[in-house]
Amino acid sequence: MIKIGIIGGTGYTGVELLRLLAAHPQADLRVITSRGEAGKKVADLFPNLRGHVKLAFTEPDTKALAGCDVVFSATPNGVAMTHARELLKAGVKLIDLAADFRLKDPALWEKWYGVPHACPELLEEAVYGLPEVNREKIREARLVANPGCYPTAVQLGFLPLLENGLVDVQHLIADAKSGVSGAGRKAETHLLFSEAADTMKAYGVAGHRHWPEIRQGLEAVLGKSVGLTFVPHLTPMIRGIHATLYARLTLPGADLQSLYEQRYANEPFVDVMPAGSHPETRSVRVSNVCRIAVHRPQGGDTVVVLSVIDNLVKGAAGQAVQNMNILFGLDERAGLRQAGVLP
Ligand SMILES: NC(=O)C1=CN([C@@H]2O[C@H](COP(=O)(O)OP(=O)(O)OC[C@H]3O[C@@H](n4cnc5c(N)ncnc54)[C@H](OP(=O)(O)O)[C@@H]3O)[C@@H](O)[C@H]2O)C=CC1
Ligand SMILES: CC(=O)N[C@@H](CCC(=O)OP(=O)(O)O)C(=O)O
Repeated sequence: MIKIGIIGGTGYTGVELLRLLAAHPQADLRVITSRGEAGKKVADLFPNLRGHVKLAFTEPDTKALAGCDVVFSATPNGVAMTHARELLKAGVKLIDLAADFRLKDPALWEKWYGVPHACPELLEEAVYGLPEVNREKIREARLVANPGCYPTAVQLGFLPLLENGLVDVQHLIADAKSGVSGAGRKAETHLLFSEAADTMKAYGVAGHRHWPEIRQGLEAVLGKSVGLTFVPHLTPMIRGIHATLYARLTLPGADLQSLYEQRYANEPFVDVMPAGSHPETRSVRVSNVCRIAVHRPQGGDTVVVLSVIDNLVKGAAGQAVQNMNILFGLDERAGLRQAGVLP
């Protein structure tokens, strides 16, 4: 059994980790932290976990966490980098769900996250936890930087086109919509029901912190710089990301459908739908699947890729559990076999 600690057990991704790990055959949940709810039983705060999780929240304490095999940090950006050194020194593997170890360049981190990096020496070692690209590196890692939700949907959608040199990489467009849980459980006015329901808006058009993350990921695969326009939107859903991706084909003769099918044929969590399909976010709700469809409207030279995930599962906690499975040599699907929930 794998001894597990979670820092930030009261946030949406923390609760989602608890839900998934409570049903995981090899998971032994040992420590779940909260600064605000220490002493309270997890199931008293989250009744969905009654009968599944017996633990109580404790204050974040490196000593208790150091006895775990793996710690998930489901904390706001900028927290994991303050405890990473100590946990790694204690021999614990660390999976950070935040952005602290995603960007390789500390100057880029400081530019987009507004604070200097607390342990830049770990950035090189950290492995970007997108299994469909980095599975072999994840196997050997001590520190996994779990990707952001938008970057997961966008990169998985674009990858086959870039890997095969089929598109003009200077003019990629990602138009993405997220449910409100993507912003976490914090209380903010723009996330109130009467502010976020029955309306839709773009945000961060001038620059969103996932833009450098997506570019870094695509550039690592391509080996050269890409031009990307990324526009996120807040939509009145609880869970889900829908990314509509556009690129100009430079090799119009390619059979895109079979290319996508072949690229993801052995991936347990990427489902390429039949030609002409329109994947829905609800088809992946609570599941770890990224569902993709590829289109070429009117047979023209623009390719449109539709990519959907559940932001809390493949976009966060599910992908983190997938990474844990890879780190410990388990079946990658362990604890992650749920189908989406319809209706
Ligand atoms: N929501 C989503 O869809 C996604 C989120 N992420 C990332 O995952 C991380 C967690 O997100 P989410 O669950 O939504 O966030 P929430 O705001 O819902 O939860 C944050 C959690 O962190 C704890 N926390 C806050 N500050 C500290 C601190 N200084 N030390 C220890 N614990 C702290 C909080 O508990 P307490 O205050 O009680 O200690 C709380 O449990 C974020 O970095 C987010 O960007 C990534 C992909 C998708
Ligand atoms: C709807 C919404 O607000 N979404 C969040 C992204 C959530 C996420 O993946 O954030 P991290 O990169 O910090 O892990 C946002 O746009 O900031």
